[in-house]
Amino acid sequence: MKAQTFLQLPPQLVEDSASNNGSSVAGDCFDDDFLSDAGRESPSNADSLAEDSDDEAVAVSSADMARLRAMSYDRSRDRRCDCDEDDDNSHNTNDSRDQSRTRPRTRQRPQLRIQDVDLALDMGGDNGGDGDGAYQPLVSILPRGTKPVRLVGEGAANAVFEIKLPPGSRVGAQFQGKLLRVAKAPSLGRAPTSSDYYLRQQEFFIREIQPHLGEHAVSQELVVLHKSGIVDDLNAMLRDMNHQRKPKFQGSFIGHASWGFLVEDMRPNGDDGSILIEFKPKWLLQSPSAPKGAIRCRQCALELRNYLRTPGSKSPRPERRPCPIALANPDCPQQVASPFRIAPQLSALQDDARVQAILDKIIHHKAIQKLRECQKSLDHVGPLLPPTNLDFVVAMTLRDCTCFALVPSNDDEEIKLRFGDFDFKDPEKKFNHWRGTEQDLIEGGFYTADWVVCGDSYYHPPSLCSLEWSGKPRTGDAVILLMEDNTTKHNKLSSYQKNGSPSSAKTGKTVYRHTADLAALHKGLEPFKRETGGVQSDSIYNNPLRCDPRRG
Ligand SMILES: O=P(O)(O)O[C@@H]1[C@@H](OP(=O)(O)O)[C@H](OP(=O)(O)O)[C@H](O)[C@H](OP(=O)(O)O)[C@H]1OP(=O)(O)O
Ligand SMILES: Nc1ncnc2c1ncn2[C@@H]1O[C@H](COP(=O)(O)OP(=O)(O)OP(=O)(O)O)[C@@H](O)[C@H]1O
Repeated sequence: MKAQTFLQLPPQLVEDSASNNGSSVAGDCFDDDFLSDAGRESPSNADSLAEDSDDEAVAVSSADMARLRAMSYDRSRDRRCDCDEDDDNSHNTNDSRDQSRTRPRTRQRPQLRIQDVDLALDMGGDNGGDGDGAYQPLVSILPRGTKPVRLVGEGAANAVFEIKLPPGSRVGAQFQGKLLRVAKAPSLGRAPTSSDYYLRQQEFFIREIQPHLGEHAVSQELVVLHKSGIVDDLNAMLRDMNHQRKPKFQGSFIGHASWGFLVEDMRPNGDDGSILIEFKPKWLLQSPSAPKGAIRCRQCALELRNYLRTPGSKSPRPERRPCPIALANPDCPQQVASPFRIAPQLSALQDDARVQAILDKIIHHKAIQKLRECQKSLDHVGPLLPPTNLDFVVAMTLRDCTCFALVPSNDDEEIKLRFGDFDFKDPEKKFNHWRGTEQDLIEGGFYTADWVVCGDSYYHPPSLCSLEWSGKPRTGDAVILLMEDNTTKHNKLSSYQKNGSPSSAKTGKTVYRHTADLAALHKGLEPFKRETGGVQSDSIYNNPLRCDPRRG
C-alpha cells in the first residue's frame, strides 16, 4: 500500500460502522451531559458522542465518527507483528523494496465480525488494554475547568502538560496517571491544528505502532478539548514561562484544536525514590545503505558529522553519546559497552555497582530487543531510494522514538520501560532530508573515516562505535577527513565541500575535504590526538583495529 494513502479506511468499514448507528451519526454531536457522564459510562462510546444534541453540543463529523469506530475496531483486533520471527528468508534480496507485502505483517486473532464493532467501542479499552490494567478508552473528554499544572516537556512538534481536573470532577480516575500532549502551531500565524491531524496520528499509532510494540509503547488516547477552554490556558502558561524554555522553543505555542492526546505519565512519583532515564535508541542496526567499508554505524556517523560541523564546547562529543548497536547486544565489544552512555547525567556514579546494574538492565531490556527486531524487519533498503510502502515510514518512526525507563527505588521491582513519540513522518516532506542525510554521511566519508586531519595534526575520530571495535582490522586506503578552516572569508561558504569524489590517486589515502572552525576543533579533539613517536598509548583512542595511515 502506498504510504500516502494508508490512512484511508476500507469503504465497507466506514459504511458498515456508520449504518450500525442509524441516524444517530447524523447529529454528530455530544453535549455537556456527556462530558460529565464520561466517567460513568464508557467515554469511548462513539454512539454517545453522536446521540445528544443541544445548543452546547460539540460537533464531530460523521467522517470522524466513522474513523473513531474503525480505530476501535482495529484496536480490538490483537494484531501483533511477527517481526521477531522475521528471518532473512523472507527477504532474499536487499536491493529493492518489497512492494508486494501487505501491511502490517501481523499475527491476527480471528477477526471480529463487523457487527461486533459497536461492542468493541462500548467496551472502551477492555479489549485494547496493554495488560497492566490501566483503563484505556479510545476517546476521553476533558472536563470544562481543567487547568494546566506544569509543562512537563516540549519538542519541536509537541508540548506535554500535567493537568488538573476541576475539584469534584467525577471523571478523575479516568485521567489519573495521564498527561496532555498537544501539537504546536505549525506556523507563526497559529493556524488551528485540524481534527484530521490528531485522528491521523492516532490511526497511525493504533494501526502501525501498537501491533509492533504493544505494551512497550507509551499508551496514547484521543481526548476532546472542545469547550474545556484549555488551549488558551496552555498558551498563557507557555508565554509566562517563555524565558525558562529552551531558546529554540521560545515563542512557539499550541495550535487551537478540538483534540489532544492523553499519554501515560512516565514521570517518577516524586517522593518514592524512583528515577526516569530518557534517551533515544535511534538506529539499532546499521543502515542498509551504509557503504560496505563502514566502520561506524549510522548514528555514530551522524554524531561525528554533527560534531565536526560545530565542534564547540557545548556540542556533545559522539563518543559520549550512545552507540545504538551496543544496545540490547550481548556481543557488543566491552570497550563501547558502558551503559552510562544512555545517562551521561549519572556518569559521576560510574563506580556505583547498583547504578551500573540498573543501566545494564535498561540497555539489555527485551523491549529494546523488540524495537531492534521491528526496525530490522521493516526496512531492508535504507533511505537512498524513495519509499514504496509504509513499512519504511514506520521504520523511520521507530528509529526516532524516545525510550522512557522508569526505575523503581526498590531493586526487586521491575523497571517500567516504554517507547514514546510516534508521530507520523510524512515521506513527502521528509524523504529529501532522509536521503540527503544518508548521502552526506556516505559522500562525506563519515561512515568510513579513520582519521580527522587538521593542519599537521592527526586525530582519531571522536566516536566510540561498536563497529570500530569489532571485525577484522581494515586494510586498504586510510580514509581521512581533511578539515579546513571556515572562519576565513575564503572558506566560509560551506561546511562541506562536495568534491564530486574524494581524492585518492595512489597515495594510500582517500581524502574527504570539509570545513570547520579549526581552532575549536583542535581544542575539542585534543584527547584524540594520534600518539607520535615514543611509547604507544594504551588509550582506548589508540585503536589498533583502525587503519594507520602510516601503513598506507
Ligand atoms: O535525522 P536524525 O536521525 O537526526 O533525527 C531527527 C532528530 O534528531 P536527533 O538526531 O534525534 O537529535 C530530531 O530530533 P530533535 O528535533 O533534534 O530533538 C527530530 O526528531 C527529527 O524528526 P522530525 O523532523 O521531528 O520528524 C529526526 O529526523 P528523522 O528521524 O525524521 O530523520
Ligand atoms: N509520556 C510521557 N511521560 C513523561 N514525559 C513525557 C512523556 N511524553 C513526553 N514527555 C516529555 O516531553 C518531551 C517532549 O515530548 P515529545 O517527545 O512528545 O515532543 P516532540 O515535539 O514530539 O519531540 P521531537 O522534537 O523529538 O519530535 C519529552 O522529551 C519528554 O521529556
